[in-house]
Amino acid sequence: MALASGVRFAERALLRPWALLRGTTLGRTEPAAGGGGDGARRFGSQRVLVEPDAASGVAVMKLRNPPVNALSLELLTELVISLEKLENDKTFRGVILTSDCPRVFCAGLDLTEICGRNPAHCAEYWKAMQELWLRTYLSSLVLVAAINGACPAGGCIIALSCDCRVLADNPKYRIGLNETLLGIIAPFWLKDTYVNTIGHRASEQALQLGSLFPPAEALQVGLVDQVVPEDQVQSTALSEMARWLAVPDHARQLTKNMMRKATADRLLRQRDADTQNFVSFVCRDSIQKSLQAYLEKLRQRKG
Ligand SMILES: CCCC/C=C/CC(=O)SCCNC(=O)CCNC(=O)[C@H](O)C(C)(C)COP(=O)(O)OP(=O)(O)OC[C@H]1O[C@@H](n2cnc3c(N)ncnc32)[C@H](O)[C@@H]1OP(=O)(O)O
Repeated sequence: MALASGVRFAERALLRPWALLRGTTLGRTEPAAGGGGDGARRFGSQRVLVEPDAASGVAVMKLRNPPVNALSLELLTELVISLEKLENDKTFRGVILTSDCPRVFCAGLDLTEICGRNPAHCAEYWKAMQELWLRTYLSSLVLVAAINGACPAGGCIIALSCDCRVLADNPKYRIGLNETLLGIIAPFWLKDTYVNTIGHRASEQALQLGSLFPPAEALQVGLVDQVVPEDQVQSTALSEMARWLAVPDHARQLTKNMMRKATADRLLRQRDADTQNFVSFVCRDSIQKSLQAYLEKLRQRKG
């Protein structure tokens, strides 16, 4: 069944001039351990490991940008390309997004991409971030986030762009948008994604306070759909996937588009202005100082 013209329009509208980037090694295919046929072949790139299961139509996509899966320009690019590859392959109907790095799902923006960088680099980086959000938010595939580690800021946004979230029950695995604690402000489309998930009042509080919710609170506020013991995250994500895949694709996709299109269109209409705002904001001396101080604090926290 063809997708609605709205879905096609939104997908076509996504620009990706930055797609061929330095340092990416895309499109490698290798046999999975013990695997043989096509359904058991892994593919992916240096920072994104894709384990496809053709029989079920589900692929597991693992972020592997150690130590904390910070969203470097390369990781953003490789994520978009891996997702696009699966979307273009009719074998696949769903993706489970998870982390290959212990204890961290994703640390959010790679702060080294916006600290001490020139405006052109910050602009390129922000466009890549917008692109990943648009791709995940509007994906025709079912996306389930299997959150097996800490999930702050940009990590939380990736999870919220999925259709469903399963979080491991570990008090260290907190999730939320903590931008204000870094002295920065979530752009409107991060805010919209938050509001669409947990409502206006809860977002108003959580965004201003920069709240990072431990699992039980994340479940209560509606940031995640299930909290389960760590060793059950993957199996629970698969069960959730089965529930979503039981629905005919065309009906689910059109409904998803109906729910999400207005939010995505808002960014599509003002992508350049959003990029300019981001660049002029992060390049301010005062913001650079805050970001440097935050990075320094992270580095000193160690050991
Ligand atoms: C202007 C509008 C912009 C709005 C959008 C903002 C969205 C964002 O995503 S802002 C980024 C916010 N992210 C965070 O606040 C997370 C910071 N990191 C952490 O809290 C912790 O690292 C962790 C809970 C994710 C993991 O803790 P763990 O103890 O396992 O690891 P660490 O020892 O803290 O870190 C190891 C290593 O990684 C560096 N690092 C951590 N996070 C980032 C990051 N976001 N960008 C770049 N680098 C990061 C950390 O400094 C350590 O580096 P060294 O090994 O060199 O010391």
